[in-house]
Amino acid sequence: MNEALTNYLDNHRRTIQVELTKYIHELSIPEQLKESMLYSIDAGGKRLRPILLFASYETYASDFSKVLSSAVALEMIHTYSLIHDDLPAMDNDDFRRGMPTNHKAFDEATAILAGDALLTYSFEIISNDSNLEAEQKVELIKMLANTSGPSGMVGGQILDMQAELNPVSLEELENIHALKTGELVRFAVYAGAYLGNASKDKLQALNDFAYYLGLIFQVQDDILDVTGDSAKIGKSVGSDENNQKSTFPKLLGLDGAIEQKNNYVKKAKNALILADAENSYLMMLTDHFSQRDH
Ligand SMILES: CC(C)=CCC/C(C)=C/COP(=O)(O)OP(=O)(O)O
Ligand SMILES: C=C(C)CCOP(=O)(O)OP(=O)(O)O
Repeated sequence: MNEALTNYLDNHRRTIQVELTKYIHELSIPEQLKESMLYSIDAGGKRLRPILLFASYETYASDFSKVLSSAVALEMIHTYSLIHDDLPAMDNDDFRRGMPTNHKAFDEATAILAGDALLTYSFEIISNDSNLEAEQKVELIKMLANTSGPSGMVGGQILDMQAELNPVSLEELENIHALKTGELVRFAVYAGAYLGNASKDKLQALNDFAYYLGLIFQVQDDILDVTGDSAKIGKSVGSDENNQKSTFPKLLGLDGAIEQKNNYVKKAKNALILADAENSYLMMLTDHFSQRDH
């Protein structure tokens, strides 16, 4: 990875970590709930969604104060989704972010509530942000609810569960991943560009970019579930196979999945050119997402 990108990722990771913990620490809530929320937040993770939101914003603007609440809200929703995804009723996974999953470290009820708390608190954080205009808050909350809710990630998760045992077509698999993973990526790209006052044309091109980037991200996740090193990726390898998940490698073979990912990369980069963002960090992040090893 080039030095500029390494520094960029490190700086933005530090910023989001400070903001995330600040918001959770200021809550006056039962200690067990706070500990459980902080457990999954402090476990780390790559923070790629908030970093993407920052990169999208920086393509068009520079006053950072406006984007922090959306970035925090997005990472909280992503973290809630992982806590719930790992539960016995869903993927029944024991490791996440290099540590025992939330329900293993606490108990199932606490893990469910920590997830619920991260989800709902995220909307409160945006609505309380004094750096945003009322209209911006409504737009961001609407978009976040839409991309994370029944028409977005939650809808994708149920389709993903239904696809266990039932083979799906490439088109159906793309739809599952575009919803389950791609919609939060779409929020990241949209929220950054919207707050950066990008034009309607650019927002449309970025919407296409985000669609392909979401797919790139998920194909690589599927590939790493087969070829990855569990110590590096911080979660169990082979979980998709154990859960009889429909994945790109299962449908296309490993080489086919890599070829498919490369097609998405081309399409994502073309969309970035249309959004006048070919020299932005979004371009470097596209390669980073597609080649990540954890
Ligand atoms: C509403 C809920 C619970 C949504 C979960 C969304 C999601 C992207 C889960 C992880 O996907 P994955 O199972 O493919 O990834 P991993 O390998 O990290 O478990
Ligand atoms: C959508 C998927 C594939 C779930 C894992 O997301 P990440 O790979 O971004 O997980 P963290 O780094 O945040 O733990």
